[in-house]
Amino acid sequence: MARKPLIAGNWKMHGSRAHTASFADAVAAQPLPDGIDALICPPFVHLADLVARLAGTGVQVGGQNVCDKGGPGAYTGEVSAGMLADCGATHAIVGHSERRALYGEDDDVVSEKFALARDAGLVPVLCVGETLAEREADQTENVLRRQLGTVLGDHGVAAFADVVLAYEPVWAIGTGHTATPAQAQAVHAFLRAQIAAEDATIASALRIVYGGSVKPDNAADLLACEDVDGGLVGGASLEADSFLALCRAN
Ligand SMILES: O=C[C@H](O)COP(=O)(O)O
Repeated sequence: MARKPLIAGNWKMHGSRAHTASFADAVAAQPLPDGIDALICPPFVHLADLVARLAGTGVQVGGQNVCDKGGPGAYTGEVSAGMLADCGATHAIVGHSERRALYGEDDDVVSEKFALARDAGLVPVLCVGETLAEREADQTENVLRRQLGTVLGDHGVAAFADVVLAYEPVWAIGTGHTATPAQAQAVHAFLRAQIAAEDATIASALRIVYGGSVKPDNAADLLACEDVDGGLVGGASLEADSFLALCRAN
Protein backbone atom coordinates (compact mmCIF):
# COMPACT_ATOMS: atom_id res chain seq x y z
CA MET A 1 0.00 0.00 0.00
CA ALA A 2 1.12 3.56 -0.62
CA ARG A 3 2.29 5.18 2.59
CA LYS A 4 2.85 8.93 2.76
CA PRO A 5 6.46 9.56 3.72
CA LEU A 6 7.27 11.52 6.85
CA ILE A 7 10.35 13.66 7.29
CA ALA A 8 10.73 14.26 11.02
CA GLY A 9 13.40 16.54 12.42
CA ASN A 10 14.71 16.00 15.93
CA TRP A 11 16.59 19.08 17.07
CA LYS A 12 17.76 17.31 20.26
CA MET A 13 19.31 19.93 22.64
CA HIS A 14 20.02 22.47 19.91
CA GLY A 15 18.43 25.78 19.06
CA SER A 16 17.50 29.12 20.51
CA ARG A 17 14.63 31.58 20.21
CA ALA A 18 16.41 33.29 17.34
CA HIS A 19 17.04 29.98 15.54
CA THR A 20 13.40 28.95 15.98
CA ALA A 21 12.24 32.23 14.44
CA SER A 22 14.62 32.14 11.48
CA PHE A 23 13.89 28.46 10.79
CA ALA A 24 10.14 29.08 10.78
CA ASP A 25 10.48 32.15 8.58
CA ALA A 26 12.49 30.18 6.03
CA VAL A 27 10.02 27.27 6.01
CA ALA A 28 7.06 29.64 5.67
CA ALA A 29 8.69 31.21 2.62
CA GLN A 30 8.94 27.89 0.72
CA PRO A 31 5.88 25.69 0.31
CA LEU A 32 6.27 22.06 1.32
CA PRO A 33 6.28 19.64 -1.60
CA ASP A 34 3.08 17.65 -2.11
CA GLY A 35 2.91 14.07 -0.96
CA ILE A 36 5.00 14.37 2.18
CA ASP A 37 4.37 14.96 5.87
CA ALA A 38 6.85 17.06 7.80
CA LEU A 39 7.45 17.30 11.52
CA ILE A 40 9.91 19.14 13.75
CA CYS A 41 10.59 18.10 17.34
CA PRO A 42 12.29 21.03 19.07
CA PRO A 43 13.38 21.33 22.70
CA PHE A 44 10.33 21.75 24.95
CA VAL A 45 11.07 25.42 25.65
CA HIS A 46 10.70 26.28 21.96
CA LEU A 47 7.72 24.05 21.19
CA ALA A 48 4.81 26.46 21.66
CA ASP A 49 6.68 29.21 19.82
CA LEU A 50 7.39 26.88 16.90
CA VAL A 51 3.76 25.73 16.78
CA ALA A 52 2.65 29.35 16.44
CA ARG A 53 5.30 30.24 13.89
CA LEU A 54 4.69 27.18 11.68
CA ALA A 55 0.90 27.55 11.66
CA GLY A 56 -0.31 27.31 8.09
CA THR A 57 2.93 25.84 6.71
CA GLY A 58 1.80 22.21 7.02
CA VAL A 59 4.81 21.36 9.18
CA GLN A 60 3.73 19.72 12.41
CA VAL A 61 5.50 19.98 15.75
CA GLY A 62 6.23 17.23 18.24
CA GLY A 63 7.95 16.59 21.56
CA GLN A 64 11.23 14.74 21.89
CA ASN A 65 10.12 12.88 25.00
CA VAL A 66 7.21 12.60 27.42
CA CYS A 67 7.09 11.98 31.16
CA ASP A 68 6.45 8.37 32.12
CA LYS A 69 3.76 9.55 34.54
CA GLY A 70 0.41 10.78 33.32
CA GLY A 71 0.12 13.54 35.86
CA PRO A 72 -0.49 16.30 36.61
CA GLY A 73 1.56 15.78 39.72
CA ALA A 74 4.70 16.38 41.70
CA TYR A 75 7.25 15.41 39.04
CA THR A 76 9.74 18.26 39.09
CA GLY A 77 11.33 18.94 35.75
CA GLU A 78 9.02 16.70 33.74
CA VAL A 79 6.61 17.47 30.89
CA SER A 80 3.55 15.29 30.36
CA ALA A 81 2.14 14.11 27.08
CA GLY A 82 -1.02 16.05 27.84
CA MET A 83 0.97 19.26 28.25
CA LEU A 84 2.57 18.73 24.85
CA ALA A 85 -0.81 18.20 23.23
CA ASP A 86 -2.14 21.30 24.99
CA CYS A 87 0.72 23.31 23.43
CA GLY A 88 -0.15 22.09 19.94
CA ALA A 89 2.17 19.12 19.55
CA THR A 90 0.87 16.33 17.34
CA HIS A 91 3.60 13.73 17.88
CA ALA A 92 6.08 12.65 20.54
CA ILE A 93 9.30 10.71 20.16
CA VAL A 94 9.54 7.84 22.65
CA GLY A 95 12.41 5.47 23.22
CA HIS A 96 15.11 7.42 21.43
CA SER A 97 18.43 5.65 21.95
CA GLU A 98 19.86 8.71 23.70
CA ARG A 99 17.06 8.46 26.28
CA ARG A 100 17.65 4.73 26.62
CA ALA A 101 21.44 5.01 26.95
CA LEU A 102 21.90 8.30 28.83
CA TYR A 103 18.76 8.41 30.99
CA GLY A 104 18.25 4.74 31.76
CA GLU A 105 14.95 4.26 29.95
CA ASP A 106 14.29 0.55 29.61
CA ASP A 107 11.72 -1.16 27.41
CA ASP A 108 9.04 -0.97 30.11
CA VAL A 109 9.45 2.79 30.57
CA VAL A 110 9.37 3.28 26.81
CA SER A 111 6.22 1.20 26.60
CA GLU A 112 4.55 3.33 29.27
CA LYS A 113 5.54 6.53 27.46
CA PHE A 114 4.14 5.10 24.22
CA ALA A 115 0.76 4.53 25.92
CA LEU A 116 0.71 7.94 27.59
CA ALA A 117 1.46 9.66 24.29
CA ARG A 118 -1.41 7.83 22.60
CA ASP A 119 -3.75 8.52 25.50
CA ALA A 120 -3.02 12.24 25.11
CA GLY A 121 -3.88 12.10 21.42
CA LEU A 122 -0.29 12.30 20.23
CA VAL A 123 1.20 10.06 17.56
CA PRO A 124 4.13 8.23 19.17
CA VAL A 125 7.32 8.04 17.14
CA LEU A 126 8.64 4.83 18.68
CA CYS A 127 12.41 4.44 18.23
CA VAL A 128 14.16 1.10 18.14
CA GLY A 129 17.67 0.19 17.11
CA GLU A 130 20.73 -1.85 17.91
CA THR A 131 24.21 -0.79 18.99
CA LEU A 132 27.29 -1.60 16.94
CA ALA A 133 28.27 -4.35 19.38
CA GLU A 134 24.83 -5.90 19.08
CA ARG A 135 24.99 -5.78 15.27
CA GLU A 136 28.46 -7.30 15.24
CA ALA A 137 27.25 -10.05 17.56
CA ASP A 138 24.45 -10.77 15.08
CA GLN A 139 21.88 -9.70 17.67
CA THR A 140 20.11 -7.02 15.64
CA GLU A 141 16.87 -8.93 15.15
CA ASN A 142 16.79 -10.14 18.75
CA VAL A 143 17.22 -6.60 20.07
CA LEU A 144 14.53 -5.22 17.79
CA ARG A 145 12.19 -8.10 18.59
CA ARG A 146 12.60 -7.32 22.30
CA GLN A 147 12.22 -3.54 21.96
CA LEU A 148 9.19 -3.73 19.69
CA GLY A 149 7.79 -6.83 21.35
CA THR A 150 7.53 -5.15 24.75
CA VAL A 151 5.28 -2.41 23.37
CA LEU A 152 3.35 -4.85 21.21
CA GLY A 153 2.85 -7.22 24.12
CA ASP A 154 1.74 -4.47 26.49
CA HIS A 155 -0.66 -2.64 24.21
CA GLY A 156 -1.57 -4.99 21.37
CA VAL A 157 -1.25 -4.56 17.64
CA ALA A 158 -4.30 -2.25 17.45
CA ALA A 159 -2.21 0.39 19.25
CA PHE A 160 0.00 0.55 16.14
CA ALA A 161 -2.81 1.81 13.92
CA ASP A 162 -1.66 5.44 14.10
CA VAL A 163 1.96 5.27 15.08
CA VAL A 164 5.33 5.95 13.50
CA LEU A 165 8.06 3.41 14.05
CA ALA A 166 11.63 4.69 13.71
CA TYR A 167 14.54 2.38 13.05
CA GLU A 168 17.65 4.11 14.34
CA PRO A 169 20.78 1.99 14.43
CA VAL A 170 22.75 3.51 17.29
CA TRP A 171 25.99 3.17 15.33
CA ALA A 172 24.63 5.48 12.64
CA ILE A 173 23.38 8.31 14.86
CA GLY A 174 25.49 11.43 14.55
CA THR A 175 28.41 9.43 13.22
CA GLY A 176 28.18 10.02 9.48
CA HIS A 177 28.02 6.21 9.04
CA THR A 178 24.59 5.86 7.47
CA ALA A 179 23.09 2.41 7.08
CA THR A 180 23.17 1.39 3.47
CA PRO A 181 19.78 1.31 1.75
CA ALA A 182 20.03 -2.50 1.74
CA GLN A 183 20.72 -2.62 5.48
CA ALA A 184 17.86 -0.23 6.21
CA GLN A 185 15.44 -2.08 3.93
CA ALA A 186 16.27 -5.45 5.52
CA VAL A 187 15.56 -4.18 9.02
CA HIS A 188 12.44 -2.25 8.03
CA ALA A 189 11.05 -5.36 6.33
CA PHE A 190 11.83 -7.35 9.47
CA LEU A 191 10.02 -4.80 11.66
CA ARG A 192 7.01 -4.73 9.37
CA ALA A 193 6.89 -8.52 9.45
CA GLN A 194 6.74 -8.44 13.25
CA ILE A 195 3.59 -6.33 13.05
CA ALA A 196 2.21 -8.28 10.08
CA ALA A 197 2.39 -11.48 12.08
CA GLU A 198 -0.35 -9.96 14.23
CA ASP A 199 -2.24 -7.81 11.73
CA ALA A 200 -1.35 -7.51 8.05
CA THR A 201 -3.53 -4.44 7.46
CA ILE A 202 -1.98 -2.44 10.28
CA ALA A 203 1.50 -3.54 9.17
CA SER A 204 0.91 -2.45 5.63
CA ALA A 205 -0.24 1.04 6.74
CA LEU A 206 2.49 1.52 9.36
CA ARG A 207 5.08 4.16 8.57
CA ILE A 208 8.59 3.00 9.41
CA VAL A 209 11.14 5.79 9.14
CA TYR A 210 14.91 5.51 9.19
CA GLY A 211 17.20 7.61 11.38
CA GLY A 212 20.97 7.81 11.50
CA SER A 213 23.07 10.36 9.59
CA VAL A 214 20.36 11.07 7.02
CA LYS A 215 21.46 13.99 4.83
CA PRO A 216 20.11 15.60 1.68
CA ASP A 217 22.65 13.67 -0.39
CA ASN A 218 21.74 10.18 0.88
CA ALA A 219 18.02 10.61 1.59
CA ALA A 220 16.72 9.79 -1.89
CA ASP A 221 18.41 6.36 -1.95
CA LEU A 222 17.06 5.49 1.49
CA LEU A 223 13.56 6.76 0.72
CA ALA A 224 13.51 4.70 -2.46
CA CYS A 225 13.50 1.49 -0.40
CA GLU A 226 10.16 -0.27 -0.34
CA ASP A 227 9.78 -0.31 3.43
CA VAL A 228 11.46 3.02 4.25
CA ASP A 229 8.70 5.56 4.73
CA GLY A 230 10.70 8.62 5.63
CA GLY A 231 13.40 9.77 7.99
CA LEU A 232 13.98 10.80 11.58
CA VAL A 233 16.72 13.34 11.16
CA GLY A 234 18.94 14.99 13.75
CA GLY A 235 21.75 17.25 12.56
CA ALA A 236 20.46 17.80 9.03
CA SER A 237 17.10 19.05 10.32
CA LEU A 238 18.52 22.05 12.12
CA GLU A 239 18.80 24.34 9.14
CA ALA A 240 15.68 25.06 7.12
CA ASP A 241 17.36 24.69 3.73
CA SER A 242 18.65 21.25 4.62
CA PHE A 243 15.34 20.17 6.15
CA LEU A 244 13.42 21.34 3.08
CA ALA A 245 15.90 19.56 0.81
CA LEU A 246 15.13 16.37 2.72
CA CYS A 247 11.42 16.98 2.22
CA ARG A 248 12.06 17.29 -1.51
CA ALA A 249 14.20 14.13 -1.64
CA ASN A 250 11.26 11.76 -1.90
O1 LIG B 1 16.62 11.46 16.08
C1 LIG B 1 17.47 11.53 15.19
C2 LIG B 1 18.54 10.59 15.11
O2 LIG B 1 19.11 10.33 16.35
C3 LIG B 1 19.51 10.80 14.01
O3 LIG B 1 20.42 11.84 14.30
P1 LIG B 1 21.46 12.28 13.14
O4 LIG B 1 20.65 12.55 11.92
O5 LIG B 1 22.12 13.52 13.67
O6 LIG B 1 22.38 11.12 12.94
